[in-house]
Amino acid sequence: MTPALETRGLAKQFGGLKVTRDLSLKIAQGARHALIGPNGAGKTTVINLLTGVLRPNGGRILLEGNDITDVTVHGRVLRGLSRTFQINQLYPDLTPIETIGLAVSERLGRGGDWWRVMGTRSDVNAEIAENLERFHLTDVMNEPTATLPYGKQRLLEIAVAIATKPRVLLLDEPAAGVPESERHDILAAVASLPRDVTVLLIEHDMDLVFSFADRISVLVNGAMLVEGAPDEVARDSQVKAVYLGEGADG
Ligand SMILES: Nc1ncnc2c1ncn2[C@@H]1O[C@H](COP(=O)(O)OP(=O)(O)OP(=O)(O)O)[C@@H](O)[C@H]1O
Repeated sequence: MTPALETRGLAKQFGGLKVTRDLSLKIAQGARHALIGPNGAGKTTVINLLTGVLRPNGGRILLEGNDITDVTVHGRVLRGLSRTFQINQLYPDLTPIETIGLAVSERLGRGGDWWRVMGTRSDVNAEIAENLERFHLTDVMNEPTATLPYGKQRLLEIAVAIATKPRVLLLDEPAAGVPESERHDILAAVASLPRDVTVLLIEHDMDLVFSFADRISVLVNGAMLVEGAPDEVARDSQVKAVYLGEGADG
């Protein structure tokens, strides 16, 4: 089957610093794939190359078999590749119900009059309600985003990405900065993402990685060290050496 997302010989360097080296990655349709690696391994650079924020110095990127290497960031979203962000990029004064309503309306090409869409379209309202429920936001749906607990804000970011109806979702450190008490919600939300969406997760939290992923790629110095099923990766002596070398963290 054609992979949902693929890189072929991807390369990126900043000046003389090679941060992505001949990276060939295949994310299967419907996969729960995690990309892990020690600090500075080049994970964020890979995400930026996949989304089109950065241009590679070499190699190609294919979305469901179609070459998107030269497609803009927005063009990739329209083709079904979306991401969440490490940093909150939400509207602080809007509530979750408004934020998701705006995102759904934008997908429908009606972003300009989203408040009218929300008032009149029962299908849109049903979709908003479903996403509020899925991401445990119903209880805070009328609170301004800026006042929400951090974990809820991270959940809203994922809900917004899902509202674009992606075929492939890049989840960039969804648990980063989330206090222990709210971590469970993130795990549950990530576990309940629609199965027809292919997910590539970048994450330092190994509990989340191992509870979520059916495939793990380990990046070190911009190159693929090991790729395999979670139990294979956990047993791998090279992976152990990399992680033991830098302590328990990511
Ligand atoms: N715009 C840039 N200009 C120069 N060097 C950069 C740039 N972006 C990243 N780098 C360097 O590329 C390397 C990989 O960085 P990157 O942020 O992709 O790694 P990472 O695996 O995401 O790290 P972390 O887990 O700490 O977030 C690092 O050495 C970083 O300093």
